[in-house]
Amino acid sequence: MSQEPVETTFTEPGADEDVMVEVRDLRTYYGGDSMFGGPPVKAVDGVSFDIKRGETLGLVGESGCGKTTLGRTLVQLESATGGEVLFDGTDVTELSGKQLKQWRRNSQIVFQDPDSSLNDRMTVGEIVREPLDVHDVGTPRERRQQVRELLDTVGLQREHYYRYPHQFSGGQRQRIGIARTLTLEPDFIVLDEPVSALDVSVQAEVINLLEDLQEEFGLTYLFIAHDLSVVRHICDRVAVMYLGNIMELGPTEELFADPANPYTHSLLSAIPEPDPTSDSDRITLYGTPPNPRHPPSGCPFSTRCPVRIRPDEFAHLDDELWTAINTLREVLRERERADRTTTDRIRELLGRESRFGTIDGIYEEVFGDVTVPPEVEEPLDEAADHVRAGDEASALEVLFEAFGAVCEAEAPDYYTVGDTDRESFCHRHGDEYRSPAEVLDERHG
Ligand SMILES: Nc1ncnc2c1ncn2[C@@H]1O[C@H](COP(=O)(O)OP(=O)(O)OP(=O)(O)O)[C@@H](O)[C@H]1O
Repeated sequence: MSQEPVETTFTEPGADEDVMVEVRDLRTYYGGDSMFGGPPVKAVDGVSFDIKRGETLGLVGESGCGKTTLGRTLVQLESATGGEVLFDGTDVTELSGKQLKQWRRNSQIVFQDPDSSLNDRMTVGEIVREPLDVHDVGTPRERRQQVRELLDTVGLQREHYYRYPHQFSGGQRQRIGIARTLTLEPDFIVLDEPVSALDVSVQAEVINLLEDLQEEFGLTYLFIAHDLSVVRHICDRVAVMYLGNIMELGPTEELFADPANPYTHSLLSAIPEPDPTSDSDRITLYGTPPNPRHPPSGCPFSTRCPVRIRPDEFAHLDDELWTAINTLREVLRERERADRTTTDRIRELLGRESRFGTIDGIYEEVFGDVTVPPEVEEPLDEAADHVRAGDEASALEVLFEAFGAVCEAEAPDYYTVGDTDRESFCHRHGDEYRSPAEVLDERHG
């Protein structure tokens, strides 16, 4: 396993014929341009990867990590804030007007919810034909003929042309959505959770249809999903996303069988274990993902990572105590983020407890059952004084100075891991540290 950071010296745009889409340092931020709006939501925060011609690239990650935004930016339904999206060498983020309209024919999106993505006042024929009308393709007669053939292709009947979407089941409605995306004969399709809203019994049928269509028309897919078993079944490679970043990307089987990144480990660990005799512990993540308006300054996963690197002097600290320190920091981050309500302020002024609780109460909850050595107690006491003065930011600064390390100070590099060209975004792949898998094995069995 190479432990050298990957130099992101990508090939010349369009130089590799196997590559269809080249994404370079792509950012999509929401808001943040008004004077009072606060910082922007960094939904996609600097991602780089390629999509190969004819492959299915999976995109997985917890709700809100930026999957949909990334998919929508690739097909230009969302404008990039920075970076490039090169389709066969052309940066489509720069297109506008006629050129953009022309290019849109090549790239389509299938939405998660067939119920809300189909206009119930249009017939199935009209819905599927609309893109042909917009792009003025062929004569009306040719269009109708093409739509009837498409209905056939997606497993519906030609007679369905004059029916309305509400007359169909969820699976059939998704077939209508798929037929519509195929009308302009695209090369690339973003499938945004295409089966999540469907009954389990029809999910497999729609997945099979998507696979057949890919083969028949040579399609390239970005497959967004939260159901990892579907991803494992359908995708050639998988990108794992967290807080607007790609944490790991590589061939599906290898990534599932031997995850490299701590976040991938955590995500896979949440899948119920098929072997009930297995004694490996689930990995429990601290807290919730950070607010994408205020992402951590180092590694995006650093606030929750189960194998975050510790400062040398605390390397041998009892795990329970280390967890308690992390919990406290998470609680203080939440407190800092949450705005005190007027009622809270009044209660505080009157000397009563606010909904935040007193810092002594929190310390009792968090550290009540663990032994705290003096070198840990000192920064904890200093932090508590800041909190008593209503200054969580300074308390967090003290705790960062004492317990923070490289993970929180710097963004990691991408490292090549495994036997294929898999990449993982984690400091622990550096030679000077123990690997994520080794540390996880020790702690979780
Ligand atoms: N139009 C918008 N305006 C402002 N913020 C947005 C907008 N769309 C998404 N966001 C925010 O951007 C972040 C990423 O959202 P996105 O929908 O891309 O994530 P996701 O991974 O697809 O989530 P899910 O799995 O729930 O669909 C979230 O914090 C979300 O609240």
